[in-house]
Amino acid sequence: MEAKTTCRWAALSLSNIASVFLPDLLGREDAQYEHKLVAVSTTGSNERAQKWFEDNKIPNSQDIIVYNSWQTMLEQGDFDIVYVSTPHPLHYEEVMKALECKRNILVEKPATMNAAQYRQCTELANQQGCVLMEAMWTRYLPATRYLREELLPKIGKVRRVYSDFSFPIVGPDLQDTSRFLDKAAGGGALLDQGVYALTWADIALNGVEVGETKVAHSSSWSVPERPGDVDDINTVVLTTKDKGATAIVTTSMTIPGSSKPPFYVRLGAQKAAPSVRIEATEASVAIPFPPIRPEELHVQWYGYAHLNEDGTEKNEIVKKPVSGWGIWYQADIIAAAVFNKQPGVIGAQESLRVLGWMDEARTLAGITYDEKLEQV
Ligand SMILES: NC(=O)C1=CN([C@@H]2O[C@H](COP(=O)(O)OP(=O)(O)OC[C@H]3O[C@@H](n4cnc5c(N)ncnc54)[C@H](OP(=O)(O)O)[C@@H]3O)[C@@H](O)[C@H]2O)C=CC1
Ligand SMILES: O=C1OC[C@@H](O)[C@H](O)[C@H]1O
Repeated sequence: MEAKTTCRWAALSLSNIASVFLPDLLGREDAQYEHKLVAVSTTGSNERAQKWFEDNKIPNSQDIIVYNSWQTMLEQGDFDIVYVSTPHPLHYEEVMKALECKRNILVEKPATMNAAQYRQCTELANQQGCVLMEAMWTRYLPATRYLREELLPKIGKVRRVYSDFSFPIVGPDLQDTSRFLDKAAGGGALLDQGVYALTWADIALNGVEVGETKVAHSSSWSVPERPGDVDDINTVVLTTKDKGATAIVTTSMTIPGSSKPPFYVRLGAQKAAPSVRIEATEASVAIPFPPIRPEELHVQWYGYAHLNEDGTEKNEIVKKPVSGWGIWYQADIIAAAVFNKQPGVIGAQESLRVLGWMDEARTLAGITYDEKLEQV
């Protein structure tokens, strides 16, 4: 068997999500590349970094270089891709600096605070010949790829989509200081969860052919009885006029939506109500909770040809299991672009569409952040 190419990663912060992504990725046998962590930067001490390696069972941790300055890591480090996993208001400055240093970048979702910032990043990535990708991992999972490549082309015209991503993360255990409730850290459900729910709407509306999708309505209620005044229950209606299609997109950090309590049980819930429902002219497709990590597509074909003998409708369940947590699939995709020398921005138009809708939705619903976080 041919030896795998090694892809050397740097992590810009030891955040919560880095504690999910890196253990899911490193040493993964079914990955196309041999992914290794070779550098990290952290605002914490070296001792904290060592404990983090231990707690997260990071292989070869003795060889990982720990930087106390992310700028120095970007300027001097020896690695193939940097993973930017800080809170979203920091992404723009960090990605721009990484691009100035001619780095390839996987940046957590949402890629930036607004579309204008990401547009700048995409332009600089193209000028510098780098690979840039938003870590919208859900797009690259087997069920999502099957939906886009096999199912959407067969179900006729998509006319209506319901897309929800809600879970009550703002529960009694969540401290007021959490990033979810902190505007300075980009807190709020639209940027955190809405980015996924809008991504599903985008896949459904524009997965086969890109139409002209606009935000027709957006309204928002803030998280009650907590400081921060961050957005919670959001309702965004998208319309794609040239296709006569509509998507109703919702989020919440306080009500369960389509999920089941408690949070982690819900993430593994098998029988929760659908989070996403795509209604097309020949069939509908439902995606159970959690929509960030689909493993099943429930397809209901319309018409007499698809009825059971007793006249009831046939439901087809397409199972597409995810290996590990699944956040690692995107890493093989960016690594392939890097090693096959295909610079550019992976998913640029998709990311920019969703960021643009979030901008419009925020304007209509009056969701604001300090202008310093939004600067280009
Ligand atoms: N793909 C997915 O499934 C998920 C993605 N995310 C995304 O990842 C990003 C990070 O989220 P999460 O891991 O929950 O964040 P955390 O609050 O856990 O992590 C923030 C980390 O960023 C570093 N940091 C550096 N400078 C600052 C600063 N000025 N303020 C705050 N933190 C700083 C710190 O790392 P250090 O201590 O090492 O310096 C800190 O621990 C967000 O954009 C979020 O949307 C989040 C959850 C899931
Ligand atoms: O990206 C995410 O996915 C999982 C959620 O727990 C989290 O809020 C969000 O940031």
